[in-house]
Amino acid sequence: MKLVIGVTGGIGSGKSALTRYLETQGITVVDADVVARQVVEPGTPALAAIAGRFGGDILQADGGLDRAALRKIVFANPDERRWLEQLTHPLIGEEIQRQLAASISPYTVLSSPLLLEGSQSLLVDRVVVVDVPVEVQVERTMARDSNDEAQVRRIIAAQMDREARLAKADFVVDNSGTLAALEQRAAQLHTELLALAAA
Ligand SMILES: CC(C)(COP(=O)(O)OP(=O)(O)OC[C@H]1O[C@@H](n2cnc3c(N)ncnc32)[C@H](O)[C@@H]1O)[C@@H](O)C(=O)NCCC(=O)NCCS
Ligand SMILES: Nc1ncnc2c1ncn2[C@@H]1O[C@H](COP(=O)(O)OP(=O)(O)OP(=O)(O)O)[C@@H](O)[C@H]1O
Repeated sequence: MKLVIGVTGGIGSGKSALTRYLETQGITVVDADVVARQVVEPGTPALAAIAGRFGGDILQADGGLDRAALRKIVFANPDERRWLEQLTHPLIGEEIQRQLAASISPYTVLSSPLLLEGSQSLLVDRVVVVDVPVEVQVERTMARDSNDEAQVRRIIAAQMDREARLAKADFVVDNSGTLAALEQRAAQLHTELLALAAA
């Protein structure tokens, strides 16, 4: 049977940095954030529903979703966030399952910031948590995106807290050091996961 490894961690923890390395080793990575974009591409019923709720201003000139505008709304308003999640999460779940089923690598990774919050956890055999202190999450996310500090902290507040996430981990990847240290740890993890897949 196909081994599916969940990779999770809060915003800016380093999931993509870890999974990029695993991809270089030939592992198929299904990324929930990428899938979340696919289900609201122009022409989809989900994008039409979003425009119906928030008005045409939520669309950019090219018809695509203005993600920064929607981000501001949903992380300032939990009811709107839940509305968006109820619309998109079932679609995201279906597309994730389709992509997992198509994978032929020795094991397959599902990378998701919300792996442990809902039903996505049912799709994985083991859980890898990429862990950094909250202050590092804030610092790295601000350096990467055009989010101010308060916005990043609101997003973190909408996610599972660090201790609860760590309590559900089968493997922990500490990413508080350098990218070189992360790569070393990633190589070790990959060896362990290949052994698990072969067992
Ligand atoms: C609000 C949206 C439009 C903002 O888009 P934007 O391009 O700015 O961010 P992106 O999608 O790349 O997400 C960045 C990070 O924000 C965090 N995040 C996104 N959605 C959520 C959420 N519903 N709850 C908590 N954190 C979230 C994650 O850490 C994610 O990695 C977008 O995040 C979205 O559609 N969210 C709802 C779908 C969802 O829950 N996606 C998460 C993966 S299933
Ligand atoms: N060990 C590290 N040292 C320095 N910078 C790092 C390290 N790991 C990751 N980063 C940087 O921190 C930022 C966040 O990392 P990454 O995008 O991998 O996180 P993520 O968990 O995928 O985030 P998100 O949930 O927002 O998608 C990126 O700009 C990345 O290059």
